[in-house]
Amino acid sequence: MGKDVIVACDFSSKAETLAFLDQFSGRKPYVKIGMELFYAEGPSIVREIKARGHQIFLDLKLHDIPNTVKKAMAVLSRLDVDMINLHAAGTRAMMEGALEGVTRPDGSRPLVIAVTQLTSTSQTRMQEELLIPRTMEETVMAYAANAAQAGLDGVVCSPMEAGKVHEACGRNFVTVTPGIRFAEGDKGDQVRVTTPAQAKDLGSDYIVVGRPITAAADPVAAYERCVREFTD
Ligand SMILES: O=c1ccn([C@@H]2O[C@H](COP(=O)(O)O)[C@@H](O)[C@H]2O)c(=O)[nH]1
Repeated sequence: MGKDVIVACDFSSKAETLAFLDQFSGRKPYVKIGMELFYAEGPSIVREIKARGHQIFLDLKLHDIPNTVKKAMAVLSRLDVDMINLHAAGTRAMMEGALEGVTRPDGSRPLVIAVTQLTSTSQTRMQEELLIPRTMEETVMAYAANAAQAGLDGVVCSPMEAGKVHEACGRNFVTVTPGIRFAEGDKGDQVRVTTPAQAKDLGSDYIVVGRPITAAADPVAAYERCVREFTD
């Protein structure tokens, strides 16, 4: 599994996004397109960034009845993305539907991964507000096991859980881990946080990094620092 840094392009316009990516002159970071940018610009932004040579993780976190997710995934599969996701809090039937929907007639498909528990959620809030009475680790492992049984390729979790996910679901089951901050960085709304170097040591396959790069005075230097800490 190739280790990589995925840059969360959480911008609300195409102009802002392309101006941001232009700073990388020649380098083509793996890009995450989430709700903000997709809702603002629609599918054309995916095509445009792909045409510029970036790999794309389309982070729309689908969660609905199996038929709706399957049909939505079938539409999204026409976009040539490399990774796509949905919520693992749905049933296995929903995840199986997603997989069926996203598989193109020639059998090809992007990596399909499921969000376990958001990295902005603490164990206390999960237990007290979401009424999930288990530990964070047990919950993430249960969702990861469901995703694996449904045939998905991996999960979104925090780096803190990546090692256990690999132990339970296999080394090739992909762990995509947001909640990344530099040692001196501000956590913001994230709770289950590590540095890029800790994520590497804990076994993450991909780290997803937004504000530590996009809001940095020098985004390219911040990206390069992430790559260095995570892959060296
Ligand atoms: O559990 C999750 C799932 C997705 N995300 C997304 O990752 C980025 C993180 O951005 P930062 O600015 O580095 O906090 C963002 O797009 C989230 O939607 C996540 O953080 N946690």
